Amino acid sequence: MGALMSRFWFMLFPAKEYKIVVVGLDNAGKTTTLYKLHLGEVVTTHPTVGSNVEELVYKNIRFEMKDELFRLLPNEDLQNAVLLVFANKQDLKDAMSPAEITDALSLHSIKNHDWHIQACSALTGDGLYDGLGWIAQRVTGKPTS
Ligand SMILES: Nc1nc2c(ncn2[C@@H]2O[C@H](COP(=O)(O)OP(=O)(O)OP(=O)(O)O)[C@@H](O)[C@H]2O)c(=O)[nH]1
Ligand SMILES: [Mg+2]
Repeated sequence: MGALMSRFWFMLFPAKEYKIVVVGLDNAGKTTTLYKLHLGEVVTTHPTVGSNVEELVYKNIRFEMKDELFRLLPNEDLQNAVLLVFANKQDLKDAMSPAEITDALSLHSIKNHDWHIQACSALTGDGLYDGLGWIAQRVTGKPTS
């Protein structure tokens, strides 16, 4: 299975090496996603949720992730980076929709990077390869099937 994934990865991103930075709130599903995709050597960061007071957490969530994203994007190492947002946990009925997440993160205000939001479930794997396919198409300029 691992070999199959590696082959798939190579087909998506032939010859050249690309780096992926993964950021997300605690418990968002980053580790689950990476394991599901069998991706090794990916740098994962863990933003700290600033409050452990339940009702504040919900309000802070939008701010925390947006803050993290808008602090990262201007970094010169990420000048040519494309941004894929996984709207994870879509298997849960109360999950925020991609449209709600787009608004919450003000994705439309991002002008200097190509971005895309992908509904997914890291638990079932739904949408994960669609997301990677989008990255592959953007960085290689080739459409993927
Ligand atoms: N229902 C559902 N649960 C998920 C999904 N993805 C992750 N989870 C669950 O969410 C919890 C957190 O997942 P992790 O992958 O550990 O999250 P993380 O972003 O790596 O969390 P930190 O390392 O603490 O920042 C686990 O219990 C996962 O099983 C999903 O798509 N659907
Ligand atoms: Mg993790």
